[in-house]
Amino acid sequence: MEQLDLLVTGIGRLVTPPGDAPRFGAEMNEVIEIETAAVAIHEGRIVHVGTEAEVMENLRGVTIAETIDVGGRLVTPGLVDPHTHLVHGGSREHELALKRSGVPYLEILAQGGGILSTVTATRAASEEELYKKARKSLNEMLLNGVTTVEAKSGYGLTTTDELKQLRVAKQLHDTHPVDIVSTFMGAHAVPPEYKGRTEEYVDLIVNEMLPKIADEFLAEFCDVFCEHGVFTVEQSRRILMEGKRNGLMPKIHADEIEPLGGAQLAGEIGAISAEHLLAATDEGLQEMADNGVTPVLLPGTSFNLGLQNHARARDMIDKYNLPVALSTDYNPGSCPTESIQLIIALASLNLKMTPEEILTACTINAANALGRSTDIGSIKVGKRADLAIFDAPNIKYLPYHFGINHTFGVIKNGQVVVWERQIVQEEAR
Ligand SMILES: N=CN[C@@H](CCC(=O)O)C(=O)O
Ligand SMILES: [Zn+2]
Repeated sequence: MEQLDLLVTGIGRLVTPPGDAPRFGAEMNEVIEIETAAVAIHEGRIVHVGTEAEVMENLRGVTIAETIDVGGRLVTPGLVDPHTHLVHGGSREHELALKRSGVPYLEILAQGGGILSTVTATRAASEEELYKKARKSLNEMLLNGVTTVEAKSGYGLTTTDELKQLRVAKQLHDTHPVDIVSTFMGAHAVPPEYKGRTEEYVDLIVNEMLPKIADEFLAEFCDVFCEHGVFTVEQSRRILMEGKRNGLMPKIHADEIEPLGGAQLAGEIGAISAEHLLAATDEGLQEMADNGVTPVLLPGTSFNLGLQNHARARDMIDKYNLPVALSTDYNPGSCPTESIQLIIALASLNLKMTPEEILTACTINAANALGRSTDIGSIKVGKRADLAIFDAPNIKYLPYHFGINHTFGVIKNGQVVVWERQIVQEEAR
């Protein structure tokens, strides 16, 4: 190698999970830490990583186009947010008083509010309006150190409006530095015009929406809200199996409020991930472990819904040897926050995860929930050069000093996109 695009030096501490495979159970606690580190980047990929001395030795005689010094700060892989409802219209602050007075989440939905109120706002919004609103949220995520985001549809619930949401996600992917991974979630709620006719709505998803979305390559994954009063286990199975037939890998909102058996279904059909899982049973977790399903935990949602129970992260890690991932679940109802750093604090407080486990859950295991652990989620030669730079001495500091944004900079695909807490490059490269 004679030329190098970018050398990142002055890294006080570099912390990353090793390798390019998900980390199971106790492995989640094992991370690589390098003091006084450097990372060499060429054509968007990592070409050297190690101590500054090692990297400089490897670069002897190489022409370096640009060097940046991160001033002794902490560097981790760019964070991955694998479960969001990024693209939607409107907001639901009008439901706050109802929620605080104790009306349950599913009750608000059954009364035609909740998700269905966002469906009305999303249907009324133009692609341009949805794009502008989602882009603002995506900027917040980037400023939190996030470099890849999953985005679900599910607030359109007609073929046209589901396609509209997914097209906006694609446009964001094409124009914003953060990579977007799309999931079709037509089975997020039963739309008002199908009230009492859920089976007919499932027919519409299976016969019309799925083939169109697959035809236009608008989503990689298919997701279902498998919950009492929304979609049954049987309906979820049918939709996810049809999704699979159309080339969309299954994901599932499983056992969030009631133990319906969503975790078991995830194992049975070979879902890539199952999300929420607050009410998952031992049998369900065992099925997931036996079938390689990644649990994606969303502690911001239980926090915001004021629930007393939380997902059993400790059991998942210690007893079931699962590769736990974390996410914001950013959405206008159950979790209106883009802040993965708030999630990091809540995972420590309520899920009792260690800082090392949390980092693994927000990087390589989150990448694994999106089928991307060989490309992103760790700082390793050959991988995409996605790095987060934090104003913190070590990873313990991130959940410890809560409620503020620690990000100083972000490197995405080898480009400096955030510096001194400001977005300095707004376009995708
Ligand atoms: N639980 C279902 N779906 C979302 C919430 C969507 C909404 O309330 O708008 C979730 O993952 O929490
Ligand atoms: Zn969700």
